[in-house]
Amino acid sequence: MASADDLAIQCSDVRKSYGSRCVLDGVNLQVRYGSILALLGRNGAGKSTLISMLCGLLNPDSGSVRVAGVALNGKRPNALGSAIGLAPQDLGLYPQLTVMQNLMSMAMVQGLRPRNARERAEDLIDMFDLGKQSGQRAESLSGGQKRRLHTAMALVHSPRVLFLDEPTVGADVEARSSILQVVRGIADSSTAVLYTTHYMEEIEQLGADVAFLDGGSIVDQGSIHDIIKRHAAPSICVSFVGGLQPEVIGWVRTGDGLEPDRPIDDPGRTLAALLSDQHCRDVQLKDVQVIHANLETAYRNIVRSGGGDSVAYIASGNPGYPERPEQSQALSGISGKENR
Ligand SMILES: Nc1ncnc2c1ncn2[C@@H]1O[C@H](COP(=O)(O)OP(=O)(O)OP(=O)(O)O)[C@@H](O)[C@H]1O
Repeated sequence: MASADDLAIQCSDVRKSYGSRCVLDGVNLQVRYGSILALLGRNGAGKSTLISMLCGLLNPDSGSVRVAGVALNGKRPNALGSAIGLAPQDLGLYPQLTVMQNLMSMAMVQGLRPRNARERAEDLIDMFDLGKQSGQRAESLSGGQKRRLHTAMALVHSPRVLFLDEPTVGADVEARSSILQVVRGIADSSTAVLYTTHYMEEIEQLGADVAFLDGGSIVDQGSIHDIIKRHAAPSICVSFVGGLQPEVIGWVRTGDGLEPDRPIDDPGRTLAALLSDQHCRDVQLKDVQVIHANLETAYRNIVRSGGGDSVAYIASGNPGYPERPEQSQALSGISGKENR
């Protein structure tokens, strides 16, 4: 159990509505210094709204928020500015300034002296692999280079708490990997990072903890390992030529195939047992789909079961046996005025 001094972000029973639309309905969240928390949720779940609140840019209707030891209480105290860094979803660059000038001006706004600002800008240019673009105007950068510069600008003053809202949108594989490396390094140097993404593999690469925002509240939070254990079980879906669905004890009919009616440990052994069943003698195997127990499966199961159901699901301590996860990869949501 973390002590209050270890906690960079504490928010308790935070509620927010836009007009009659309730977006956050009692959010409780804690993030420790030196850790990365990936805040996940479908488009419109309220992640950016929550981040805006944690940065003091938006007032909650009720609830309490404490960031870097500062209680926000509906206002943004000056002390918060130097403690936090924010790279929102929408890019915020000065298009006419070069990469170096963007970073230096931001560093000076944050109170660094010109000499220190230059040194810090050089370090960040190095960290984000923008050396070749240092003298280039921001407006002429590629989408991924802009995203890296935008993220670097949130770091000029070495904040203790960093908010990154989809920092890898538009970044290619190398740019993404360099951003992830920097983020991991920052957390290792004891900064707390709240990170949103729609790419599950990033969370695995970061070794981040995960919190799921769904139905206006955090329906579960934990390490990747714990989340997978609680919400994802490996399974298989077996279909037969002609859409036949033999009746086999321990298997249920789903779609045009069969699935085991309980969690399985070994897909191969489970399949062999099915095929050796007397009821499968006269059918011909068409396809076997293996459903992996990974973060994406857990995400789909949590989101599909909805906020209220998820809480019951978690409280039971039983990973249960959810319906077959869909295989679609369509998780990304792109917005922002300069996104490509
Ligand atoms: N200023 C606003 N006025 C009214 N409604 C808003 C406002 N900002 C956000 N919303 C609504 O609140 C909900 C949550 O939006 P938010 O941007 O926080 O979601 P998100 O989880 O960050 O989504 P995404 O993954 O798409 O970025 C959405 O339905 C959005 O339309």
